[in-house]
Amino acid sequence: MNKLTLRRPDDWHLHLRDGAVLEAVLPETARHFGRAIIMPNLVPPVVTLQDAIAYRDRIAAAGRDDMRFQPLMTLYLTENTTVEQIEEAAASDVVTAVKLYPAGATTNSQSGVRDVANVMPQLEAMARAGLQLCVHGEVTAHDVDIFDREAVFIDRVLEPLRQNLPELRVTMEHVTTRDGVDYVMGSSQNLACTITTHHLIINRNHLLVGGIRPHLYCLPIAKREEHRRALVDAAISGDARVFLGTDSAPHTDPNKESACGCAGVFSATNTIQLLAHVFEQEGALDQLEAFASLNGPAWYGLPANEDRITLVKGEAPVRFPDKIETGADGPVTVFDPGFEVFWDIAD
Ligand SMILES: NC(=O)N[C@@H](CC(=O)O)C(=O)O
Ligand SMILES: [Zn+2]
Ligand SMILES: [Zn+2]
Repeated sequence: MNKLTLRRPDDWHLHLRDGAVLEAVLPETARHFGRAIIMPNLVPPVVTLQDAIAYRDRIAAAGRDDMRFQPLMTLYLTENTTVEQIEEAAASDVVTAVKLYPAGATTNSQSGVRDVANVMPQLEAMARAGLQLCVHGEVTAHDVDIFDREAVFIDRVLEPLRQNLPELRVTMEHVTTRDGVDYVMGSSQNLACTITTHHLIINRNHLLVGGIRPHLYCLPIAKREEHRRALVDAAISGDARVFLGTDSAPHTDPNKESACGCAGVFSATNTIQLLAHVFEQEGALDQLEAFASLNGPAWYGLPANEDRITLVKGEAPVRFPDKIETGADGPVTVFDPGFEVFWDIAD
């Protein structure tokens, strides 16, 4: 097969940032995707409905007038978020989900939640109102190894929360382990997960063998090959609880190529082409539409996009830009999968 038409995909986990970086990276997503869940980890974070409306308007202003891309907004859950703020957001048609960052777990998570017990009234209000929770699923305890933080989060935080509040719909974002996939696949209700493009492609050797590669450093950190394998199996399974969230997370080169580099992989530019490559390698191109275009909207109670994109496999490798320029702060490096890709999107 060298041609494939699918419903236009959506991205259920995306960082667009603000200002010059927003302007630079927005076209990279808007070119291929219909909608995306926009992460709220700005500084200061997107906490209230008013913050979300203002951010949505800045995204619209940064896009071209003919931009059809639709940002789906989220709120950043803090221990100071009130039940009234949750109810106000749930009643609006602006906010699609609320995001839980364990405090200190990842980029701009200082305002996050130290203990889920401190936000139970807010989570109960979400369950009542049918507002979904998106979770960065890693513990932050210093005695837990960075490679174990996702699995420990399931045991210590996620499973107890779901026992307490089974009505809450939870998306475990950017799962990186067999433990995460097994946990989602083994659940009976109200739990789904997203998987990133890069976690389907790299394991921890890619990050660390032969020199440290800061542009492959993200959180949760890439794990052993056996975990990558479990992610691929889940992505190509067609299971309705598993869908694409790229976690495309731009940081400028000076902030990545540093003695203490930021976490985040920027993959908006080449995600769809790379996914076609990965799914073809697995003999599973027929499952790409479920993963990228159908399962996500179904989980969020939205219709799939009406329009379609066509992927074409050519003879020559596709040339992607190495970097996206953002102006004064320096460029953002595009995810390099380490192999050639022959699938591209026909306009
Ligand atoms: N994934 C990352 O490594 N970084 C994300 C934050 C996140 O999604 O955890 C970012 O905002 O840069
Ligand atoms: Zn995260
Ligand atoms: Zn993210």
